[in-house]
Amino acid sequence: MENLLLPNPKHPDQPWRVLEFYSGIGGMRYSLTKAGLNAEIVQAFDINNKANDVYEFNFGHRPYQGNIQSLTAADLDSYGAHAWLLSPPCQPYTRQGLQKQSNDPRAFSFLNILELIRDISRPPVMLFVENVVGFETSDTHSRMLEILEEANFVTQEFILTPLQFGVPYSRPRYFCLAKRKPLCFQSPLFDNQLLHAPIPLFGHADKQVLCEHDQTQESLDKLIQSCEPIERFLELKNPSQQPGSSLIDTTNAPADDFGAPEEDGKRDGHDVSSLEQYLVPLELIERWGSAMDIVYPDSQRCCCFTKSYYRYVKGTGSLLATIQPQKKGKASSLKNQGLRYFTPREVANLHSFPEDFHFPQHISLRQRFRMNSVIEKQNYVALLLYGGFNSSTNLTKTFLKRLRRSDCASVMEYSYALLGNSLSIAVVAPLLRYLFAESS
Ligand SMILES: C[S@@+](CC[C@H](N)C(=O)[O-])C[C@H]1O[C@@H](n2cnc3c(N)ncnc32)[C@H](O)[C@@H]1O
Repeated sequence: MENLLLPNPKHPDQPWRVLEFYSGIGGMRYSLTKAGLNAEIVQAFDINNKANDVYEFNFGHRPYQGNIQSLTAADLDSYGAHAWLLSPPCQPYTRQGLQKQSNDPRAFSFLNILELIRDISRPPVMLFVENVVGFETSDTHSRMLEILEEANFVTQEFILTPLQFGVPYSRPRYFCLAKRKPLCFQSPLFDNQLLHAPIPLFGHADKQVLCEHDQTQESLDKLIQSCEPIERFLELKNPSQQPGSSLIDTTNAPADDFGAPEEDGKRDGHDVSSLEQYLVPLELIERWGSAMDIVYPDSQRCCCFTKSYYRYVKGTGSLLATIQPQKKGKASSLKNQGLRYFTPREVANLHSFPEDFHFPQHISLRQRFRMNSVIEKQNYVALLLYGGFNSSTNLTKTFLKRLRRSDCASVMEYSYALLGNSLSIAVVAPLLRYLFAESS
């Protein structure tokens, strides 16, 4: 086992040291916890400051904020990490994108970090990579396998969806698990294979069982029938309940910078719980109805939520009908089905994020104002010049109300965007358990 980085045999209780690249809002970290492994994230890396705000808010640790491409072999060596978890940008490989693969600048940092494996004195012994379906046929994938083979890794690859884990959510994703020899997988039978079923994760090592999990429509229907109904993932079970408040944490929200009176007795005046903002406007139904994916509380499947959910309708995720018509789907008028967006909390639930996961509501009104549009800035200046910034004037009240409303929308948009980039913990946790098994 020369040059193989393993926990100190004299201290078998020592946790695995893990690096989390492209950490986003921490889906990998939650999966590691859910997997029940004795492992600690020694560093996380992400370039997006909003994602890092969310990560820090939930884990009390701010990821290294910078470009992963600028990391050196010496930087990586300094962490002495046993495992690397990587969920690099998927845009170079998506079907809707230009599919520039390794020539897309967004792929550079991933290739760079893989190439560094050759140069570091203590390379990791385990690797976990997540990406979109389409990655497995890319040139980046071929290069990844070449590098891993040269570095003495054995791999097992999967394309799995939460539907295979009882979650009514279709989000197929590609996963590569790699272990450095002499470490080996619990089921070596599947070495160097791409599996479409989670067979080895449940202790089956039988190729016959694998054949039973084919990819026919019949198998898919069976899978869907075994999923829980969407209802279980909803935060409001009937239209009179108020969504939104449970995901956005308001406990530490700062007082209004301008000392304006709070609306409806709500802290920070935020109206995140208004049902109205989740309803699909009629004009969108008229224009895009035929392209909408409609689901019902008793449905056992919904479509993948992308980072553009709520901003765009077509192909970005399912819409929920809150009024069940006699005939489901487009056989009945969509306008009468009370269509609404899933709330960010509900999207998080479908991604199997834990209940204690929250988006921070900590950006002060002044900071938020800085992020708002030029027109709002002009309004603000006009207000100062002509209205005076007295919180009791009607002009000020109207302005603050508008600012809060637009800000609230932007909090929602970034919540959907970050969740849409994230992963399914129900899928990743058992994969991580399988990766770390027998090595611990
Ligand atoms: C597919 S998302 C990963 C999401 C993450 N697994 C989660 O649970 O939220 C890719 C992430 O990589 C980050 N990213 C993309 N290119 C980067 C780079 N060159 N350096 C650092 N972070 C990068 C993005 O900001 C984004 O958060």
